Amino acid sequence: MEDTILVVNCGSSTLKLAVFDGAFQVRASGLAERLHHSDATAQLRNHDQPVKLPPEASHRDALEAMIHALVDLDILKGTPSAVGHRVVHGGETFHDAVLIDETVIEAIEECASLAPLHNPVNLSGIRATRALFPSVPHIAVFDTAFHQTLPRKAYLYALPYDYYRQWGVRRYGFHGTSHQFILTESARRLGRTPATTSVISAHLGNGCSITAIRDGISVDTSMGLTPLEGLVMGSRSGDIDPGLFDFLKTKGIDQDQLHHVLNHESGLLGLSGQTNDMRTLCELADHGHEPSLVAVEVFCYRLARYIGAMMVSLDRLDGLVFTGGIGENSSRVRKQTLDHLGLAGFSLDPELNQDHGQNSDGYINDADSRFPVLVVPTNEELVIARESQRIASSQ
Ligand SMILES: Nc1ncnc2c1ncn2[C@@H]1O[C@H](COP(=O)(O)OP(=O)(O)O)[C@@H](O)[C@H]1O
Ligand SMILES: CC(=O)OP(=O)(O)O
Ligand SMILES: [Mg+2]
Repeated sequence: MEDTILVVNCGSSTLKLAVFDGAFQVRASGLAERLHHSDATAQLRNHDQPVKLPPEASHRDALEAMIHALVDLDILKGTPSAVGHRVVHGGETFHDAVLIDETVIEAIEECASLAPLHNPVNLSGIRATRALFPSVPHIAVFDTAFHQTLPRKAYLYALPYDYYRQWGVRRYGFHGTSHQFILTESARRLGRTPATTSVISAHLGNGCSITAIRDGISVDTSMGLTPLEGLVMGSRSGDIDPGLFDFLKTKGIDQDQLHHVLNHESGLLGLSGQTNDMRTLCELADHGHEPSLVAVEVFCYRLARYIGAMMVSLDRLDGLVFTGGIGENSSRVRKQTLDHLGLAGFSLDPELNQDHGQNSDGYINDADSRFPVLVVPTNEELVIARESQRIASSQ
């Protein structure tokens, strides 16, 4: 049988699939969106015809339909040799990727209270794919694993220590597969080895996080116990004052409502009152829409503050790297952010920035910049595929 690795990334209403061959080349990828809604859709990349889904399709419906389409197109021949799953929260239980069995599933379920928006859907993807391919190894690759190296001073909250000891209340960090990919790829571009590379990696997608990597290991990151802390995101608030809880109680907003607001109605969406989509916001801002302008302003200012904060954890900076849909595509966000950081010595070349570094191996800084600044497209699926192969072949 030909080696193929299937990678499954289940988000709250999306499902991303990728098929890699034995040489880790992408053979196909696909995206299902608005799952559990009446207008659910699924599409394979480079194929015009959408994959047909039942109305209000579940993750399982979408998985089955997309896999059938891949088989029909002869992209997936028989069963894959391994299936890699993105799992967002591994708590303190998982320091590395792991072969999935019933015990692992139970442990991922236990971590679900720490990531209620992510782990339950990750598990539904695992269950659906295991039912389709029961005889192949399934591997869980955790967002939190790369951050297991955080030092105590970075992961502890200044809360009663017993909260950490008894319940594991600490900062875990997420987007680890992306930050790990950025480390490897930026090391290559900087002509260094990953183990001797110190970078700040800014992953700016729908969820946003920034990580300080010192000589190849994560030493600080902006997300915390859950993926709600830190930067301004598409619809998540990032950092807030916990005093807000008491204040909003006096306004009749209870905990469930606040949870919903902080996760789904805040961030770029909340500030602009329009959309969580940065591209649209930049267009609106260009047309003078004040709330969109404000949303972009707050996003960039918070990001700049965090870039400054991440420098505290490093003794040398080999590069600042932008990635994720916003980081890779928005020259405006990169410029507006680094405009706050002149004192730290960052300076962009306007043309290279406009080109997203596409003709300069990712580099977008000018000759005066104290540090290299790069744009590097991330590839979480590739890291999951490689990790899955590593674990499957070690069994
Ligand atoms: N050309 C662009 N300019 C500004 N923002 C962009 C551009 N292209 C994509 N984005 C933004 O990237 C974000 C999605 O990032 P992505 O990494 O694809 O998300 P996810 O975290 O769901 O994988 C959206 O806010 C989108 O508007
Ligand atoms: C952890 C997290 O925020 O993931 P995503 O960006 O996929 O929402
Ligand atoms: Mg992404």
